[in-house]
Amino acid sequence: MAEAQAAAPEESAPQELNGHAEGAPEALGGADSLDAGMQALSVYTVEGDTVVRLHQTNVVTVRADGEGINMALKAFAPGLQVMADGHVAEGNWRVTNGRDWSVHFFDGVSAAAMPGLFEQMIMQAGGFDGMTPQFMGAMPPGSVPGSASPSAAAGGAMGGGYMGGGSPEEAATNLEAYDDIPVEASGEDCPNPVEQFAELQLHPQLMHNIEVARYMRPTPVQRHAIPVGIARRDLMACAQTGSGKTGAFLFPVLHQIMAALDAAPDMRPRGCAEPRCLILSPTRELATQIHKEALRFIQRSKVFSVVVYGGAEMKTQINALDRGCHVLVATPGRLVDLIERGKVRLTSIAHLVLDEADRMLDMGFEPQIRRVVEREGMPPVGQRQTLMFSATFPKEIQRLASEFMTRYIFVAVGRVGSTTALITQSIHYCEENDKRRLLIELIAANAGRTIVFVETKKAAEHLEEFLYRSQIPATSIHGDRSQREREYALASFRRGHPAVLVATDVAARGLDVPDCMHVINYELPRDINSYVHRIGRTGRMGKQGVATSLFSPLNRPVARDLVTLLQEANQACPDWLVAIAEQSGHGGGRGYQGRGKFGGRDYRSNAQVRRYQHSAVGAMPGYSQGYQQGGYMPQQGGGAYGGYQASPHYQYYNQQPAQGGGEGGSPAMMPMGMVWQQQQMPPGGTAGHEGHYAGYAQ
Ligand SMILES: Nc1ncnc2c1ncn2[C@@H]1O[C@H](COP(=O)(O)OP(=O)(O)OP(=O)(O)O)[C@@H](O)[C@H]1O
Repeated sequence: MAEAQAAAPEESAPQELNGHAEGAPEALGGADSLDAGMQALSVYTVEGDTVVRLHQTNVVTVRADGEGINMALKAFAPGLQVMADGHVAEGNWRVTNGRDWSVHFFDGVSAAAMPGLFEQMIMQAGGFDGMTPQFMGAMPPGSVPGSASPSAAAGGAMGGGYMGGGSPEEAATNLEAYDDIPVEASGEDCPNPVEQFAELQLHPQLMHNIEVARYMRPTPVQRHAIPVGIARRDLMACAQTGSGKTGAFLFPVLHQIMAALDAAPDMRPRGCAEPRCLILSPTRELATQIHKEALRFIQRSKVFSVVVYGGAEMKTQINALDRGCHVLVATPGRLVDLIERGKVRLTSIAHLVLDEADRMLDMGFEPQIRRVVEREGMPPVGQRQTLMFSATFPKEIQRLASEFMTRYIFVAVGRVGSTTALITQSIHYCEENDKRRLLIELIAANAGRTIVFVETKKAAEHLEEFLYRSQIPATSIHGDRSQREREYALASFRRGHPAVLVATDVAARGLDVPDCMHVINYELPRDINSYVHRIGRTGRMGKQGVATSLFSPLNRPVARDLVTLLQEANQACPDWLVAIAEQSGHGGGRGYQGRGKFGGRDYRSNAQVRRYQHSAVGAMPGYSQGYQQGGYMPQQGGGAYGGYQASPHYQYYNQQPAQGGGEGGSPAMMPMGMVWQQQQMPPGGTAGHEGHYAGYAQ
């Protein structure tokens, strides 16, 4: 797509006439009455949409419909243009003076942030006709129907940090649901976790953007992973679905890039992108989501992000790449294509992120990943930072992943591959020919957004049609739909119209749909890891969710893994399922490391392990400052992880050794309040470990 010169949005925009929108805008207390003396900016609603308007200059109308943002541009400020870096519905906007200045303008801008953003745009562009604009500040809470806060007012993907609705305070309270999850960090010289974002001393602009996003405090995975990322260490992190992994990799990377751009002038080449950070994602929708998330946090900074993925117009993406970027979010296939066309060079990569890393490295993606990482000029292991995140991390994939990293830290929040306790899971026995009836009952019984998962594209099509015939409005997302249809389906589902989405596993990973209340496995997956990701579309960010699965005789192979998973998560496990699991022997699914194999969370048997239980108790003598202040308590396991005790270089001890869980059992947790000390690592210890790492990297 040519640089979309403020193209008319897909949805119709209000007609601007002399400062008023046609169709009698229902002013928020009256646009003009907001402040009669302050005419620079007004905010009002038109048919339920939020409109932000710069007066006097008659320049821009921003229309947020609660999901995306659509800009209807009449004529922008003298010397300024708005360009789309990608599909306009995805909010890939930047405002530029066409020379050396531009700033991202994105649908993640919260209403609260808008005035500041406009101010910056205008100031950096040299002001408007010599006029100093005045801004009215944030919209008052509740100013948009159905919203409780400015961030919620902005709605959907709009800047509210807590996108599940509700106030930031509610979000913080919901986040407490994760506080008592035990955390393990292994690997040598592991940086300490933090309690607050403020402790991280992030780049001021990033910190400001985190505040604007209303992230009040880091989630557990963020507390542990961000310090590791900032220390430029390689990291493999495993945390439950919906617990904030995206921020856990974005913040340290953006912090480093912002600091580097402050220190040295930007030499963005033209005609080809040479990103400093490459983020790989297995699906197009997830790539877009990560890019949007990045845009929220690079606002008003010098950092540029571009997203490229298959199924979308190549020309638009090439145009965006031609202007250069620091962060490139990509799906592997399209990336390889663009590298071949000479549009992307990987020689400047300082940070490589594999989101949904286990999926990225499984057999389907491994060849493309190897090519991108090993044969396209990317700086090798040790010269770049590699970060991998997922909610599941089978051992064999960990082993493979370790080839792409060195001296890495492994962080596990909760059990690797476990489901969050926030999701209530139930399994119904059902013959194939009875499933449709049951599905209708389930949808009727649970109001709210529901994703129905099936195994194949055909099944998705048929089921969508069946629901339509049954007068249940539904849409679908699967590989046979065009990218445009997929995006449209997801956007409508996010808005809640329709409230039912039929999906294949293309929607199983990473997608963050606020207020998705219910996941139904109409057809169970063969791989238990897929089950974990699928049901993780609900019960996110501390909110409760429901997952219902229809188990038919065809699903026998997954019975055993399912039983293990349900028991691990303290969920009701029907007797009939246990009986089937016992009959069917080993799980057919690849990957779930059930209780028997849980001992090796970090597959490195001799990694140094630290265990933490978040504690409100406070300071723990004998341990590092950060933990004492943050109320963390390092813990020692018993024999469950046997290997770490064998390490000659490093161990924790306490006054009374905790009981081990035995081979392969659960790690013993130290009772709260015990005093911990850290034994010094003898000289040469590190070298010993390096030798070990070098060994398995071959
Ligand atoms: N510290 C925080 N405070 C408030 N909200 C947060 C915080 N961190 C993340 N969020 C919000 O939580 C939601 C879930 O985050 P995210 O999508 O990163 O989860 P995830 O762990 O990557 O999930 P998945 O395993 O499904 O990929 C998002 O809406 C995000 O904006």
